[in-house]
Amino acid sequence: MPKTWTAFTKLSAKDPAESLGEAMEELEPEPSGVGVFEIEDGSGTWEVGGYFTEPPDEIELALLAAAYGAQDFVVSEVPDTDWVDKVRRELTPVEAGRFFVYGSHDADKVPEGAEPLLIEAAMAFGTGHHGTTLGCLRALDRLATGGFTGRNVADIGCGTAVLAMGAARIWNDAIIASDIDEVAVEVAEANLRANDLLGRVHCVEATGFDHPEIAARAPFDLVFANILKQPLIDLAPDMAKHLQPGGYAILSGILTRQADEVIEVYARNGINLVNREEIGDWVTLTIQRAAPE
Ligand SMILES: C[S@@+](CC[C@H](N)C(=O)[O-])C[C@H]1O[C@@H](n2cnc3c(N)ncnc32)[C@H](O)[C@@H]1O
Repeated sequence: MPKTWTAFTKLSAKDPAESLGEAMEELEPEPSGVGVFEIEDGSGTWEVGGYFTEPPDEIELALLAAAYGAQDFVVSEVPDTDWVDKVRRELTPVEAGRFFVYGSHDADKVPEGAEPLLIEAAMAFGTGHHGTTLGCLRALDRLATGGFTGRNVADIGCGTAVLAMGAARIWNDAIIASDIDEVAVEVAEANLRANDLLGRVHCVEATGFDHPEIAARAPFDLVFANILKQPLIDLAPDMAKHLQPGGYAILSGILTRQADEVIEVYARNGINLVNREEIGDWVTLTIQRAAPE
């Protein structure tokens, strides 16, 4: 984000204030905007200010102020207001099982042997810090440690695509990821590019499984869905249709007190609890579609 500087001064009458404002427009570097306005406190004081995209010449400003009988200009650098960039720089890496989720500013901290997931904080959920993402990554790690290999994986509600990328790092499969939010899809694609996984994970804008490319790839042997209790409950019949017998789903976005209801709804759809993990107030469920005897 470009930096901004402001330079403000005060005068006790309108005329010199307007003339000073005009004179400011001739300054080098040129201000990107100049404002002249009366301070509404009944004192008859006028304020003249300019905005600059380069540091203004303070000597020129002092000469100008003196020429128009104004107080010295107060020059300030406007604080960086790009909060995404600020958050990005302040995020610490997260270890989740074999996975190491980090921003590019921590690239030198990736431990040897860890599966690296580079996620730049942006306008999408999934930096690994939330208990739901952490729970899903740990559940994925447990399944892989237990000998499971995902050959056809879907990540529903992918956010940053952190879960899809986790699966892509450990298995040599093609993965489909989806999100209801087009901004999340853009962020996911940027992350996939940064991790060199764009050819392995395909991301589409969709609600639940409702997309022709998802339908064409079903049935899946692993589905992630970290999308809150009610959408998960609504998704249960479709999950049963899109999971192959014996296939797993890793669900999160469920508060501890909501877990039993979600488990019950999925069990009614033939998908049964294998493991649950609580992190803070959040629960992650690993469930499995019953295989025929
Ligand atoms: C809690 S975030 C999870 C992001 C990431 N998967 C993670 O685990 O960190 C939920 C994401 O699901 C998306 N979402 C919510 N409901 C959805 C639905 N019914 N279908 C697809 N995406 C959905 C949201 O836009 C959001 O990006």
